[in-house]
Amino acid sequence: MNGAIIAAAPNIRVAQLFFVAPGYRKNMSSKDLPMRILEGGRKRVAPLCCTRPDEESPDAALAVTYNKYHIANSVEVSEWESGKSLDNILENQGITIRRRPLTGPPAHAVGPFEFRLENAGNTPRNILEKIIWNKDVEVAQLKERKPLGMLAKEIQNAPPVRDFLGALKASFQQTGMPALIAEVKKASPSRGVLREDFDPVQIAQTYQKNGAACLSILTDEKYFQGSFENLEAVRRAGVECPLLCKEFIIDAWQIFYARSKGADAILLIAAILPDLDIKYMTKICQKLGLVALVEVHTEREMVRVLGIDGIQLIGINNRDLGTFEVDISNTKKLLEGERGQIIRQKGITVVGESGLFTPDDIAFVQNAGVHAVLVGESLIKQDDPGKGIVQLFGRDISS
Ligand SMILES: O=P(O)(O)OC[C@@H](O)[C@@H](O)c1c[nH]c2ccccc12
Repeated sequence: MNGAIIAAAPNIRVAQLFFVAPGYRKNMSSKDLPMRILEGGRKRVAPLCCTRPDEESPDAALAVTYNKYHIANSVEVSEWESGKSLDNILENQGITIRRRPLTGPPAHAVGPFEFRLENAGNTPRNILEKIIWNKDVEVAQLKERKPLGMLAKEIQNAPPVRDFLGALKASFQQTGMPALIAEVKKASPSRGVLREDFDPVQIAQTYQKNGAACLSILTDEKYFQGSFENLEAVRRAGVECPLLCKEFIIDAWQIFYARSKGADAILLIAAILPDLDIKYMTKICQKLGLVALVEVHTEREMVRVLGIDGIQLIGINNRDLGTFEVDISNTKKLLEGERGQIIRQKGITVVGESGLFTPDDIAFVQNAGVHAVLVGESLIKQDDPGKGIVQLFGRDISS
């Protein structure tokens, strides 16, 4: 293997990693982290890519560096530092999603036989967990095919980043209504196929023409029938609305990948990412010129995210990604009281997400305090998704 293990910090407790993702060695201990995979068999000491935030010197907090060989994800670093497993870290922040199956994948092939050893540790408890476990394997494979060094080169040739946040603010000011992030989404696990004749470029152009400030392009293939080709195609077709890459990001590598495909913004979901990941990934976004839309669904997630410096854009999802239940009063609940005050003080832009179908819904979330809305189903299902925008807002927002 072309690899080198860099010295571990002193006083490390040894913890076993239960799940071995592709690229990891079996029974790797926390002592071995951080690990740098190097190209060409050369051994080289790389700087630590992420350091723990230092409470006393916020400026030095989370010094993110990356080289063209490897990025250590902050969760790996925190596992390494604390000797705790990732799930332990997540649990402490109220995150119930387990990022990997504890007992490994359920299927075991022995010779011609396949034993399916299903147990509580390898059966996803809900759809979000299922998506994340699948994503973990998918990303590991993609990373092997395209290491960061290769991606970094591609980013140099990527089209320039557009100002996603600026476009939302300008539209909000101009129309006096929440800016629209219109979603290019073919299907979802909760609703099935939303539109059979799905032409992402044509839909994107219609959205733009009818007043969308920005677009959201689903890239998850397995559960949403989206793709990075769709993102690239919309960008290449000259659509001017800034683009959000709608993906389940669990690894910093995916942010670089999104940028290489022309994204202007990415999604970070607080239900699956611990604070340290959100901080670290936000820093990477800043370095790449992207904005992060940080999505929350519960009060606890909102409080966590408000405690993180540098967050400019928060999305409140009205849909519980674990159960699919939708309740638009969630946006109001999360913006009430002290949380709303902090948002106003910090000048954070808020997006109301999911389950918005009528002008009354738009008025409801606007009164609750949002500056933008993220809408998929109610537009994409219309014969003419452009007219869908007029119906949704109760007026033409394109001029
Ligand atoms: O189709 P709707 O109900 O208008 O929802 C759009 C968008 O909010 C939803 O697709 C979404 C919000 N957060 C997500 C995270 C991943 C996948 C999808 C989503």
